[in-house]
Amino acid sequence: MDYISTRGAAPTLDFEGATLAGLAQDGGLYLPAHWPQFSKDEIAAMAGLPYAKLAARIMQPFVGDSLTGEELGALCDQAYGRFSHAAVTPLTQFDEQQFLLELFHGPTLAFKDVALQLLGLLFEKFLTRSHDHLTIVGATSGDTGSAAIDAVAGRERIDIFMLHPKGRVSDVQRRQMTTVRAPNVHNIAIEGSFDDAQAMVKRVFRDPAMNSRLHIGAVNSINWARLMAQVVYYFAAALQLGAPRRKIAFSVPTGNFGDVFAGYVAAKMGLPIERLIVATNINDILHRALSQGDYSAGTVTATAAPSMDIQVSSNFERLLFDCGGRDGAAMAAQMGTFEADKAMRLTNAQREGAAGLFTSARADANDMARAMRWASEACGEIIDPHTAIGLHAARDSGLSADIPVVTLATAHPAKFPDAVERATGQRPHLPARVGDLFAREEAYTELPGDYDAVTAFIAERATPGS
Ligand SMILES: Cc1ncc(COP(=O)(O)O)c(C=O)c1O
Ligand SMILES: N[C@@H](CCOP(=O)(O)O)C(=O)O
Repeated sequence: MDYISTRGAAPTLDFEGATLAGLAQDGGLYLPAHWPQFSKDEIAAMAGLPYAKLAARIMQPFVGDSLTGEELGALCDQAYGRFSHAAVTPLTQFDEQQFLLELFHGPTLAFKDVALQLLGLLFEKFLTRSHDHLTIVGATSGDTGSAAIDAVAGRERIDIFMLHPKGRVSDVQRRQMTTVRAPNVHNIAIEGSFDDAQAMVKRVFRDPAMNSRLHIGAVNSINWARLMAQVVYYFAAALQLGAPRRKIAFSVPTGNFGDVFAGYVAAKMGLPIERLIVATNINDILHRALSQGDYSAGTVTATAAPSMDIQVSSNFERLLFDCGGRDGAAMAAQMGTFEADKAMRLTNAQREGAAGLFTSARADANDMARAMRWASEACGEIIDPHTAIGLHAARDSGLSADIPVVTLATAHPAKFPDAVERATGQRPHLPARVGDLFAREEAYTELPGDYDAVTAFIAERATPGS
């Protein structure tokens, strides 16, 4: 499979190249040159496959010649063998229409594990082959950081520098990153928001000084391999609910648009998806973009769903590129406008293309708390604040009663015990597998939100690569 950049001016790469590149040299994001298709019969034949086998089946066309079928199968077995639930991403039922897809059974209790456990193994395989060393520079609003660190800690050919916005992640999220002791792990708390951290990361990829000596890599969802692995659980859930005979809707708590874009990819591959509901908190740039065509970044407001406190949503570019006719030059110009003005309008083609599959909804603190209470009181389920935003949108969607609506449960409630307790009166407890998180010592460096300070810190500590 060939991978092309959304901005049209970077070299075409194969899967291995795109995985190791992260962001494209022209500032764009890599996407497959075409969407692989599965027929209804092929999808029907996937029913009942164990998760790791399903994953290998769905990802093989994206991986192409970069791995043999056996190699990919072995990596999937290894990655998904670390999950605490045999189904990997089990589905539970709320009522006749509403379902919950539990994506938090991985080592760090968030959906990021589904892709990052695999990505860590892919990096190791490709870097060993090429005798290279990767310097990962990432940004997190809480969950990507811990999942990425867990996936690469102690790996010889990788250093990881993870930026989080100081004071804006939950205590559990921070500790899951900062208590990991491995010589290749570097946590940095920066002044500012997640958007500031993410902007720095993207700048690093385009900085000749950083790239002349280091091979910079990405664990954020700018890396295509992240999204590819997330496509699988849309198939897994839909197959259990009767696909391909029956259409399914998904409600996705959204920040960087990675998770819900994976749903779009599943639909492009042939999975019958009735609707993808983009659920945001009050940081609602995506809701405004999809409902009014207005993609303008306001200031980020801290909420009880901190992982979605995002106003510049990286993967939206992938959707706009695909819906807008895959015109790299036009996309580069449009994103140039956004980067200069922090605002842009969607074109009619982009709006119409998105409207075919997506709707959006915004939840405030009350909506979120109400959804947590409903799940607890009516269904006996404790859900986290991010999932609650998705559930609020799912219950409010107005979809006809014969369409099952699956809310993606993106994090374990114990990652956000205070918000859950405030809403439901119940304090969720951390599963035993995260161990003595609050007894361990933390280590991180605080830096100002200053690009030069951050890159100097990285350059001093990173191992050169090619
Ligand atoms: C718990 C949780 N829910 C939802 C999201 C939003 O996902 P995405 O950024 O892929 O839209 C995130 C962060 O990405 C998260 O950590
Ligand atoms: N919510 C995310 C933000 C980074 O998103 P990513 O999916 O692009 O890695 C987080 O938890 O860090």
